[in-house]
Amino acid sequence: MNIGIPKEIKNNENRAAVTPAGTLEFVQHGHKVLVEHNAGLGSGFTDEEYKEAGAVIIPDAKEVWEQADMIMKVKEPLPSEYGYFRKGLILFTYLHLAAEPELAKALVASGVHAIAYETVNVNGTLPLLTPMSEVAGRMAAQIGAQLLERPHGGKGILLSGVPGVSRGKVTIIGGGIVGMNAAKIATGLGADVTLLDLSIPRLRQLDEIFGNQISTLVSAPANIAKAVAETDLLICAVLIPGAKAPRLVTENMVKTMKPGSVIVDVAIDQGGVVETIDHITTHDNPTYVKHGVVHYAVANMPGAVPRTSTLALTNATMPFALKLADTELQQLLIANPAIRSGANVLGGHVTYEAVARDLGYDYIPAEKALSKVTI
Ligand SMILES: NC(=O)C1=CN([C@@H]2O[C@H](COP(=O)(O)OP(=O)(O)OC[C@H]3O[C@@H](n4cnc5c(N)ncnc54)[C@H](O)[C@@H]3O)[C@@H](O)[C@H]2O)C=CC1
Ligand SMILES: CC(=O)C(=O)O
Repeated sequence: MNIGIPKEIKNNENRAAVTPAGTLEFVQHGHKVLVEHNAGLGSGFTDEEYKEAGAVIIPDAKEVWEQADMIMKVKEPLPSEYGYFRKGLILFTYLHLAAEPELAKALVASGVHAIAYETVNVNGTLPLLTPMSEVAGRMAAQIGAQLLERPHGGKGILLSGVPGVSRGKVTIIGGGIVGMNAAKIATGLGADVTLLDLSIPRLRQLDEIFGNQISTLVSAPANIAKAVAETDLLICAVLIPGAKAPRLVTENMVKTMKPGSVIVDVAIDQGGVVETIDHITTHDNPTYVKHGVVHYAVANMPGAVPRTSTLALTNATMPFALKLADTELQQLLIANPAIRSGANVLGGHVTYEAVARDLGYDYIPAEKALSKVTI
């Protein structure tokens, strides 16, 4: 199979979908890897390194897309890439379709088989989301701490406090991978951390992990409202896999926050948890102020630490990518429930229930779509 690796084009997206080491694995499995010129440079991988691993370097994106049987990316295709979609092409990348209706429309219309990293499910875990959630969770606390500094628009709070002055308050909504990693860094910085989740078993686990370093609360509207009003830094990390994020933090709640408080809505890639977040921000222009509160809503946070992120992401994606490359797709979708759960659009059918529900498509289970699709 021909595997295409285009250069990422999202703002400050410096990750690459495959490393030279991954290229070598594909080549050893008998595949041809087409890497767009400088696709790895942002992550510190040169064309020479890819060539040494056996890749063919292609000067432009169009040719990569046209020659590939499977395109591997990091972020969702942008509108300038929709023109490259064609029937039968396999696309393996983050998609976040519930928050990307135009992309969903283009995929359905084109007959691309789109497998989303973020919904690949292995025994209730999301192994292709986890590494980037670890990165983004850790970054969220780090970035929030910086934004609380006065020159960045914050209220001028040092999260650790100092002897004689109280610590800053951090509230984290959603205690999964992002939430837990944010808590790890925030407690490390010495903040006073409260974490809310809907799942009481998950809160028990977090209580076991962090002990008295954090307070836990069940995620009910009254608890959210009280915690938001009192916090210096709010980190949002809720996920219902595949679905649009629930808007748990209302505009009225944001109005109760003190001026110079900070919101980092990590769940922005699924549409965001905070009502006052009305657009996705970029690494170039990451924040805006509304009701006196600094809002941060960058949807590709790990793109800013691409060396760490590319290595962590490809550690997780390569075993699945090799299966996609080695096995005929229809056969693989039948045999492999993890890949099947990643299937969001197959041959013009939306095959992930939460995506279909949120975007108003008929939901066709992948098993059924398979019989309707000529792959
Ligand atoms: N902006 C960015 O660059 C990045 C964003 N993300 C996003 O961060 C979000 C969180 O990801 P993960 O931590 O990996 O997900 P996860 O599945 O590990 O955790 C989500 C948590 O949310 C909880 N939850 C669900 N409904 C809730 C509610 N109503 N109130 C409180 N908690 C609730 C779940 O019980 C679970 O513990 C996702 O949208 C993910 O795509 C991840 C990486 C990078
Ligand atoms: C998960 C995601 O949105 C990212 O890594 O950019």
